[in-house]
Amino acid sequence: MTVLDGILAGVREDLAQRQSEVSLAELKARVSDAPPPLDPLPGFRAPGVSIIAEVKRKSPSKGELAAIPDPAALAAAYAAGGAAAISVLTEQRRFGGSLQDLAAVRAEVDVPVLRKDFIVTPYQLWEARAWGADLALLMVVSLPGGLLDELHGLALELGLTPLVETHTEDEIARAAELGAEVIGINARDLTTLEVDRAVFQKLAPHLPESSVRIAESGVAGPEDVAEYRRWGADVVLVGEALVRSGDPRSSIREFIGS
Ligand SMILES: O=P(O)(O)OC[C@@H](O)[C@@H](O)c1c[nH]c2ccccc12
Repeated sequence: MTVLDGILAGVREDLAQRQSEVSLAELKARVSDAPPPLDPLPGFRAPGVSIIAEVKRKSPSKGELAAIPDPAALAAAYAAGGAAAISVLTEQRRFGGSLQDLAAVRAEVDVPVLRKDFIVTPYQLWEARAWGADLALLMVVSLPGGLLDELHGLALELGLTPLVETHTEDEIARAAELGAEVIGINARDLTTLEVDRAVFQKLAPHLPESSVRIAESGVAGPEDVAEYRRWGADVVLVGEALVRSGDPRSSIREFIGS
């Protein structure tokens, strides 16, 4: 069993619990009252590098990263620093996140918000929309067969922007077949948790010309952002370095100016 298999088993148990508490019909009713999602594409396509700043308490590779008692305040600092979007980890067991964090961030900031989770069912996309997300992460590695297509289509129907995450050339080919507009390359292999930023350098040339190119993971400082930029990233997604920074607002400014 890989690390990812273990994470997904926990995700499915937690999902079953939530589904027993809130029906899909109830979620759909909430969505019909919710305002339309924001479009992150103008921010992602703006000149220079754009940053997605992540609210991340812990991770399977590093354990506890930061306490984050007030995720909305952290997100406000990210937005003040110029983040193009905020990513909120909502997975509970390994990352210490929740849908409450997503809602708190949504209520605080005007920039687009990404639900970062292991999304494997339509129900989770309805949840994302009901709790105020504008984007939803779809990881190719955990969506075999037609499931990727189905969830990508549903996300678009719900007005969410799908961020399709890849880690291999085959996964990029699957993302391209879908016509995905926003494609991430995760430098972290989720089956082993090893980070190698050069994976982005190697794979970026295979991304479709028209897609928004997102480099995910492994940024320690501005020089790493600059390197991803040289390798063709439009957007860089940063978690750990920002939650550990004493001054996330200045850190983002530095990343953008790098
Ligand atoms: O903390 P880092 O190394 O800056 O990484 C952030 C982000 O890329 C990482 O949290 C991530 C990328 N893809 C994921 C999928 C699920 C959970 C987490 C992730």
